[in-house]
Amino acid sequence: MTDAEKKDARMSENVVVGIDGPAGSGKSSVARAAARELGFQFLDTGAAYRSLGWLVYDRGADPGIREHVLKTLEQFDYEISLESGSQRVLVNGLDVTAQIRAEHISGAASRVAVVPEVRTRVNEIFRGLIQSAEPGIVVEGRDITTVVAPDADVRILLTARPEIRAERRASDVGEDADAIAKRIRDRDDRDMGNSDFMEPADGVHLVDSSDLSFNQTVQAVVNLVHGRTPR
Ligand SMILES: Nc1ncnc2c1ncn2[C@@H]1O[C@H](COP(=O)(O)OP(=O)(O)O)[C@@H](O)[C@H]1O
Ligand SMILES: Nc1ccn([C@@H]2O[C@H](COP(=O)(O)OP(=O)(O)O)[C@@H](O)[C@H]2O)c(=O)n1
Repeated sequence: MTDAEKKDARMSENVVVGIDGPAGSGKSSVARAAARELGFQFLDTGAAYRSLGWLVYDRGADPGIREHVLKTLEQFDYEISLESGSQRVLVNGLDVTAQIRAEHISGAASRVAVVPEVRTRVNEIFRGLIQSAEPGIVVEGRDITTVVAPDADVRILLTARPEIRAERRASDVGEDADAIAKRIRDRDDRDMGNSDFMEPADGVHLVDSSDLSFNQTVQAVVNLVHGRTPR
């Protein structure tokens, strides 16, 4: 096969768009809106870590204790819908879509996320979902461009300055930006031990949303997908 033929073959396959970035950079809202505009499906990978963190608490266990997390992982049956509207999340058949968004679940999520067995298990789930998505999928998280789908057709790192991320999150949850900024910093530090989502890996496009409106950020992503280059 010539290079041009290989490129054509890839273009006819389902399109995979990976977006990584730190907390509050706009990954989930931008990825969801871009997916809708592109007519693609959407996968928020953080929802799986949040769901496991939620289940650990539900069992009265501690997300900071590896044995508790591993025990809970054995009893973790996870389902997520891929439509770009509101993603329905089921844990052991129970709808936890709203519960996993609570602020205290963010910390639990990033504690269970340091356990390698957890990452291996959820990555298998993500790869299965990505394979089944048609005609394309936008996947967002921390390690999509580097670990989950390093072969994605378009790979993007979405960033924003720390104070802007804290302000955005504060206005979403109605809390003081300083308190949120500290929690985001702690979480980003812990999460950076798993994968680097502050610097774009080779071939990853950097989109800094600090000085862009929400719609401009979505458009930047959509434009990268329309002008996609071969992997
Ligand atoms: N230019 C922008 N780009 C991305 N998000 C923005 C922008 N301006 C405001 N926002 C808002 O910031 C918030 C980002 O939250 P979210 O998408 O949950 O981020 P993340 O998934 O990275 O934690 C959303 O409420 C979004 O509407
Ligand atoms: N691909 C991913 C996605 C999330 N996570 C973990 O899950 C937590 C919650 O992810 P999220 O994307 O819902 O968090 P926000 O950035 O939206 O606050 C993160 O703080 C990470 O610890 C991860 O380790 N890898």
